[in-house]
Amino acid sequence: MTSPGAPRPVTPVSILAARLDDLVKRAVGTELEDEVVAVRDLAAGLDPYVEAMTSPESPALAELARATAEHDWRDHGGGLEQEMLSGHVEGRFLAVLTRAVRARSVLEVGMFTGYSALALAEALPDDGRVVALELDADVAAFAQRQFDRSPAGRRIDVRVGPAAETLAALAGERFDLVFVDADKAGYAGYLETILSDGLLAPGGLICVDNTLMQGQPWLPGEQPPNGVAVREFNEAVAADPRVEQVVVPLRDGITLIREVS
Ligand SMILES: C[S@@+](CC[C@H](N)C(=O)[O-])C[C@H]1O[C@@H](n2cnc3c(N)ncnc32)[C@H](O)[C@@H]1O
Repeated sequence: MTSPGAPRPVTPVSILAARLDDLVKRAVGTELEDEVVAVRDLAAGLDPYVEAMTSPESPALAELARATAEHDWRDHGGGLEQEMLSGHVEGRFLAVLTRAVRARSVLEVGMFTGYSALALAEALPDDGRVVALELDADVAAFAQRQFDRSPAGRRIDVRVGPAAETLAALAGERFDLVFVDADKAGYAGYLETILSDGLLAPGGLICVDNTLMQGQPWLPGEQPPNGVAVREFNEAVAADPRVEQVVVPLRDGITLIREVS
């Protein structure tokens, strides 16, 4: 088996840094070299600096990230890749929000290998719970093996199936924090179900991942289907009088949404 290799850039800033790095190579020996190097350093230094200044991840999360990076997802065939994992800074961001809203019950839509589910679970009180929805049974089993090795893993209740169906089955339950991170074409429907089925507890917070989608929502020209889906989702949220929202340019973008009464 060949190595799964290093992750490719999948956020606006890391894509910008990689493209500026290419420009630096072309600018060597020209009058633009110093300026292009300075601009590249500004972009390339951001993520490492944010990581270094953010509280470290737990040993269990570091192990989960390592196992995900070492696995060869090309064998899987389900369109999964290691770049789907949210990671250290976003995990800590979700954990801080979970504590700030004093969440006891959390819902995740789109779990992958379980990094964000475990980060959320670690931030809950002992009797708290995360209900984590995942379509793919194999990756759900991968995540469950990681949860079984971690003290906070027992707070996670994994439900396998298409999120539209598993969400509908949750009607009547209430969550203090919801993290949406599944198929982008499904985002609008998931938000509608969460709001109209009353899945969000009063004062609760919805966090939606990848709302900057590698810059595709604002770039000109024809964009891939995920970019179009996210652009349409962002515009629908911006026009929805039921909610107040802010797009946080962290990693690939995370929108925080609360219901206004
Ligand atoms: C970006 S990954 C989630 C990453 C994860 N939240 C983390 O932080 O590591 C998206 C996941 O959503 C799952 N997914 C895609 N479509 C889905 C659907 N219709 N229902 C439930 N899960 C879905 C994929 O199988 C994948 O594991």
